[in-house]
Formats: sequence, C-alpha cells, structure tokens
Amino acid sequence: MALYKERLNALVVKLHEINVLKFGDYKMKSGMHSPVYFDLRIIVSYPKVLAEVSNLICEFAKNSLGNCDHVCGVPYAALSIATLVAVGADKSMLIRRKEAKDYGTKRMVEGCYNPGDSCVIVEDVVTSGLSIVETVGDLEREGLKVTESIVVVDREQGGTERLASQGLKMRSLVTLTEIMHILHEAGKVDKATVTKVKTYLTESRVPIPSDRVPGSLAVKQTTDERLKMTFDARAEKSTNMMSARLLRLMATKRTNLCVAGDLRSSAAVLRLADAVGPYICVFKTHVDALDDFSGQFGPQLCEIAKTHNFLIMEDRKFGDIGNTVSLQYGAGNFSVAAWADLVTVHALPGPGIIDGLVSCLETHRAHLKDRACFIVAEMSCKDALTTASYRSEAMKLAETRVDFVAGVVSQSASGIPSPGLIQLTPGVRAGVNGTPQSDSDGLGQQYNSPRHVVLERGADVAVVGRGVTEAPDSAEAAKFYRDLLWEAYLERVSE
Ligand SMILES: O=c1ccn([C@@H]2O[C@H](COP(=O)(O)O)[C@@H](O)[C@H]2O)c(=O)[nH]1
Repeated sequence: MALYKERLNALVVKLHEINVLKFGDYKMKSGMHSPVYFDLRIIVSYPKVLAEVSNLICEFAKNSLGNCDHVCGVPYAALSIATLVAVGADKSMLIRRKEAKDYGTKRMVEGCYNPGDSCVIVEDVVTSGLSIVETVGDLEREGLKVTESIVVVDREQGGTERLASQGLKMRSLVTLTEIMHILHEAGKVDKATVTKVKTYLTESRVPIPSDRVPGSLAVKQTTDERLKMTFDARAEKSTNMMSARLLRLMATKRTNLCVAGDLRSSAAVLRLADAVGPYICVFKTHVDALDDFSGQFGPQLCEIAKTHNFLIMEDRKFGDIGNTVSLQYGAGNFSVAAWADLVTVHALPGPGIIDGLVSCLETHRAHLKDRACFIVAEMSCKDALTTASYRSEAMKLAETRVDFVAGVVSQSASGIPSPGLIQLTPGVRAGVNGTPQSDSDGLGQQYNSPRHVVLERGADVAVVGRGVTEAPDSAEAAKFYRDLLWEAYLERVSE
C-alpha cells in the first residue's frame, strides 16, 4: 500500500512536470476563470506516464476490474488510458462513440458484448460528471450494466454527488485537494496557490443535500413548503449549480426582480442594464429584437452584469430538435452560449432539446455550472396553449434534467417538483400604489401586481418589462418594483 501511495505521489509530480496539471489564471470558454487546468490528453506523448496511470488504475480497481466483463473508455481523452487498463486487466474493451455513425450499424458502443454484460467506465477527469452520465445512458441502452466508474482526477465540483444521486458509483485515483497537498509537500506549488485553488473549489462547489432522492433534484416538497422556505435554504436544497447561485445572489442582494430589456437599440439596452443593475437579480434580453446587434453586445452586457452582480437571461425560447438548438445556442450572429448565463426553452420537443443545448456547451467546452435553462411550462398571455397537462409534463422534464434546468417559467406555483427549482413569472406591472395599472397590453399579455404574483402565484423571480422601460426614470421604477417584490417575498416566508 505504501508503495502504491509513493507511486501515486510520483505520478502527480510527473503530471505537473509535463504540464498536464497547470496553475495560473485560465479563462474557460464559459468566461469563468479557473486557477487550475488539467489536460490529460497530452499523456499519449509520454508512454511511461500513460503506462503508469493505467497500472495504478489496475491496482486501485483490481476487484471491480476482476469482476466485470468489459472496460469502457469515455471519448476521447480517456480512450488511451482505458485501452491499457483493459489490456492490463485482461478484459475486453468497449468504446462509446461521441456520435452515431450515419452508415453501417449506427451503434453508439463499439466492441463485442451481450445484453446483461457488466462494464467499468474509465474517465480521465471528472468535473460535473455529465460525460459519465451520458456514457452510462448509451451503455444501458445497449443492455449493458455499469458497475462503477474509475477516474484519474476528481475536480470535486459536484461530479461525485451527481453520479451518486443517480445511483452510480465513482472512485478517483486522486482528487484536486489531494493533488494540491502532494504538490505542496513536494515543493512544486506555494501556499498561495493551494489557498487559491481551495477558495475556487469552495466557491464553485454546490452542496448536495444528504436526503436527496436518487434521480431527482431534491426531496419532494409540497408547494406550501417550497414557498415558505427562504432563498438561502432553497439554495442548500438545489443540485443545479446555477439555481443555487441565483438563489444565493437573490438572498445576498435582497432582490427578486428581473427586468426585461425589450428595447430596439443595443446602446439603449446596455444603458438600461446599467441603470437598473443595482436592483435586479436577472436582466432578460431578446437580442433578436435589436436593430443593431453586434458581437460587442454580449461582452459589454457581461461587464455590466459583473459590475452590478446580476445574471443574464436570453429569453430565446428555444423550441426545435436537439441538433438545431445546439447550432442556434452556440453559433450564428448571436452566439448566445458565449454570454447568456441562462436561456429559456420550450418543453414541446421533449428531453432532446436539453441534450442539444448541453451538447453545444460540451462542443464549446463551456461548463454546466456556468449555464442553465428555464423551461417555459406556462405562458402569461391570454388563451395560451400551455394547458395543465402540458405544464405537468414540462415539470417532469424540469425535474429529470436538473443537470441543466435551473427553473421554470410559470404563472402558478402548483406542481413545481422541488425547492431547488426557481419559478420565474412574467406579466407583472403595477400602478403607483402597487395595484395593477392595467391588466393587459392589448396584444394578449396579462398583468398581475407584484404582490399578487409573489403571494398568490408563487413567483420567486418576477419579470417586469414595460413597467420599467416605459417609466420616466427606469432606475427609480426598478427600485420601486424591487421593494414591492422583496417585501412580498419576506411576507411569504414569514407567514
Ligand atoms: O409567458 C411569458 C414568457 C415570457 N414573457 C416575456 O416577459 C417579458 C414581459 O414584458 P412586459 O413588458 O412586462 O409585458 C417579455 O420579454 C416577454 O417576452 C412573457 O411576457 N410571458
């Protein structure tokens, strides 16, 4: 055992030496900064290191490997490691394809196997755990049974908890915390770097409630219970990183107001965001309504969001098949995934729409912890076709796709399956005394007062558009709505 530990320590030092483990300030595609970066793909250029990683896995997971029928590598980085592990353990190897072939067998899993065979997954680095979840899905669809996942590095950013919540066992050779300890002991990194990584881990990790039901966002709560919980308490119950982040932001900044910046010029939207920034938790956009959208818009809005600490939601209401939304989300003039923290999505196409958006993030190497969607379960406009049964199916989708769903757009509180999901309610407008100024806009929109949506309809975040944009002073109007909405929230949780 001591020998194994010594070899592991030496391997970590070597990985640092060959630049697999790097420290600095790495801007991820998502825009988020990380003080640490792992690139295990390059070990194919270092045969001795590759062999040692595989040998240590064989030793570490001797029993699991001995008892399984196959070893499956997650594409692409882990394939070389998995191959050597399969050879070392004398097991057959399976490869999960990234995409199905459009000719021949069209299978997602290559190799020889029979339904009912057992399989151990090998992965290089785990962050959110999503690649493993997807791999398990593909293997199970082929009738294979996954007994365990063995990973080289666990970044400790929610992957283990996510897999555990789905009943999947994962073990790692080494965690990020252990790496920091080993490198510090070996004199390779200083105390400041260790502290920086520790802080980063604390800030980017979402606590997972111990009482969570496997496969669901959190323990089922009745609607009443959800509405009585504070945003802080609900953040603790949330396993979607963005919902936890938004709930905490709301609690800290004491605001549950989202302003819809539905104006036609980029400059006017940016001015509005800056003016209302101090009073909001979310700024909502419709960039396809801008006359003069340019690539500068996203980064400029992100700067303003950073200054005032709010999240950006592009109310795109994606509604197509997975492949199309993947393109719409990441590409085109708008490149929404590059700058919008949150997007809205129709439930109509079913789970494939979420897969499409998530796959776009993977292509852009953005992280699930920095991006999420809200499912449009119910619309505010008159005679909307979002019926009770549609709404209920949308809620089911939200609950099962907690990896990417932070909340729902809804006009009512009932049936929201978990306190971790945030209810976003548009159709809010008030007169001077807070009562509805008018209950419609002549084009089907239906308005309710800020108090009513929070206390009677269960809104966590209330969306106000023209109530702010058409006011003589938008900052004053935002402050006015912020106060009314927050007061109603405090009344709700203190009842
Ligand atoms: O059901 C829905 C979903 C989204 N919206 C959006 O909210 C704002 C409302 O603006 P107002 O000016 O306050 O009416 C707007 O961006 C809509 O696209 C909605 O109203 N209803």
